[in-house]
Amino acid sequence: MNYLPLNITSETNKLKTVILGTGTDQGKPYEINPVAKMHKQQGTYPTPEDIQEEIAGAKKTLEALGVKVIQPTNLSAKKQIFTRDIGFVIDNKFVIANMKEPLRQGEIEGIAFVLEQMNPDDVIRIPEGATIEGGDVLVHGEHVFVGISKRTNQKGFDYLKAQFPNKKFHALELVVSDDPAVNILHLDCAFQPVGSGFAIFHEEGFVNKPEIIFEVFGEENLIPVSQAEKNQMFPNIFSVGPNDVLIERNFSRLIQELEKRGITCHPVKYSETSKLSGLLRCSTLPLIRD
Ligand SMILES: NC(=O)NCCC[C@H](N)C(=O)O
Repeated sequence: MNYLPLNITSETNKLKTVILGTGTDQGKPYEINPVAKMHKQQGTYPTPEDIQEEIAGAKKTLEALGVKVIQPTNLSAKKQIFTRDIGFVIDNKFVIANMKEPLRQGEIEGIAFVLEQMNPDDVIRIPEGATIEGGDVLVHGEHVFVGISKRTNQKGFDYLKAQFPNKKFHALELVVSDDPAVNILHLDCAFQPVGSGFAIFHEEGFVNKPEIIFEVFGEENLIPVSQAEKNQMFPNIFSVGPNDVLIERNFSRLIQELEKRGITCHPVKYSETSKLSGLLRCSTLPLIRD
């Protein structure tokens, strides 16, 4: 059997194959994070149709850039938009997340047909008691940054670290709050490497100054984003290559900052989906990059 040649060693190498979320048959609105809760209470919760249209736009843009796009099979009354969190690839291993949020457990079944195409020796399962979600895991060459959040605990970090003895793991504690303005749901809502050696960064989202980010990237290569920009989810764009990103079309300042650094921005509409507290990185689970 020809197994899927899983390969992820960075956030930015040229993307070959990705699992993009799907917005069909979402079930009831949920309140599982402060931002979604706020929109539900305010009556501004996004409609399934708007989400489906935004995902379709992202899919079209990814395919136009030569990326193979896989989507989960539909599960009855389940949100399957944010595939990032259900599992993730480090090097040639697929890690099945152990999701803390009960409403999201079970989403993995939608990609069972993809798991079947993997070498079973390359699939890692997280044991009971250890929780980790893919939005908290970022791979950057020899470094793996892991957010310690409401969803990812120290046991999850320790277990993951033990599976990859050749990587340098960094645990970064995130600000957890019921206030949607300050809460950081996952690490990729506050930080993401982009281009060759840059990173989008919301420093206030970390409980302690994340010295390792300054060390690895250099302060001059960090693109700071404000709290208001964090709330629009600036750090959660998605790289299709070192010189190409998918980005929400209204992120004008970030588009300027990235283009100044030689990165081409491919705008998509994603503002309705973002009301659930996830943007383009959250909606994508890369399987193969160069
Ligand atoms: N990586 C991410 O930040 N994913 C976004 C997940 C949003 C989803 N509504 C959740 O609360 O789990």
